[in-house]
Amino acid sequence: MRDRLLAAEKVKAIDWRDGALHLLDQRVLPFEENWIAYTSAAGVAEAIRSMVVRGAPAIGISAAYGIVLAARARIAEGGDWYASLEEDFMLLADSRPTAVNLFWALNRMHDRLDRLKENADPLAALEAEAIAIHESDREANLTMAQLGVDLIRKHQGNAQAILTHCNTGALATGGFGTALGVIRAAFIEGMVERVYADETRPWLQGSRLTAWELANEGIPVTLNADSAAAHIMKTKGVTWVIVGADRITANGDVANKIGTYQLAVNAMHHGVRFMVVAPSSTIDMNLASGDDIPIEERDGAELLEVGGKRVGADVEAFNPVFDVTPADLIDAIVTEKGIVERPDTAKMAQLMCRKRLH
Ligand SMILES: CSC[C@@H](O)[C@@H](O)C(=O)COP(=O)(O)O
Repeated sequence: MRDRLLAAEKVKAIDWRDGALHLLDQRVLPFEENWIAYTSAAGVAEAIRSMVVRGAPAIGISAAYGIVLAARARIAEGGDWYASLEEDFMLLADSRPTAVNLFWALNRMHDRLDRLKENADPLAALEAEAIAIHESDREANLTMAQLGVDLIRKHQGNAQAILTHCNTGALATGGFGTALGVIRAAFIEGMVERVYADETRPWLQGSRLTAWELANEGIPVTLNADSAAAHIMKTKGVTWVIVGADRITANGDVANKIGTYQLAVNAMHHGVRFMVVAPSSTIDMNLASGDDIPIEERDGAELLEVGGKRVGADVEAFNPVFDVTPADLIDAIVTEKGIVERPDTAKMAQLMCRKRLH
């Protein structure tokens, strides 16, 4: 299946070439395909904050390249570049709070820096580390896609209709996706009749990005308002809800795009299985439960305006952009290290002791 999956890798959002980080601007998709080149850590931090690049794994990969750009500038400045690079680590770490992949990637870059031998070429070592982070995410996507398909097969030969939320595809990762990677693979295996894509208010990752990615590949996709999800589960033969994650805690609680929690509650009510697909870089064993996850709140204007035009009354708006789904509403967490069914603290700890499967 691996070759067929690789052949399905068409879109990419992150390109490291000619000493610059090139990002496909997700703020203007699907209407414009505009690439922006970044040559500084400050530029990359702003790209993450403003969501030129988004999605937990893609944010981590971009931050890793941001450190390469920062190191190049600091070394050129001379002096104690190693100490001044700390400022760039802080800047990038401050760009968004919820997706732990950002901190995981920055820690990995920092560890690499700490392990530099005297006389080693620091820039070459950091660049190789960032590329390895990027490549390993791509590999993880492939492994998770295969595991997710096996899981669907195990429970139900056929996933007639799948419901998904936000965008978890090529635009959000270094490969072809986490949840959307499983959905793609299941489609290739002839197991998907239709994908229902929540529009994902207020930023519209579902209608602008997921629907675009799936339609480009000829995968039957129907867009729905987020509030239609329960009705769709009840009436359209949905067998699985499949979503990604921004942070998974030691007990298996999952932070993901706002609206995921209500999907899990509705899935349980309707007997629809609920699958979370995320690389192990999304798992934060330092946090005991989802109560400890910092939830990003963005500008209320994202709710009150559409395309820069005001659509809401002149009131205060509350705009948390993630929520936490408790572990006991989750049927399975699929990672590149393996699958955890009915997650709990013991099973998550066991998973994290395993080696990657590829
Ligand atoms: C593979 S992406 C998984 C999650 O990062 C995704 O579901 C999500 O919540 C993205 O949020 P975003 O605010 O668009 O960065």
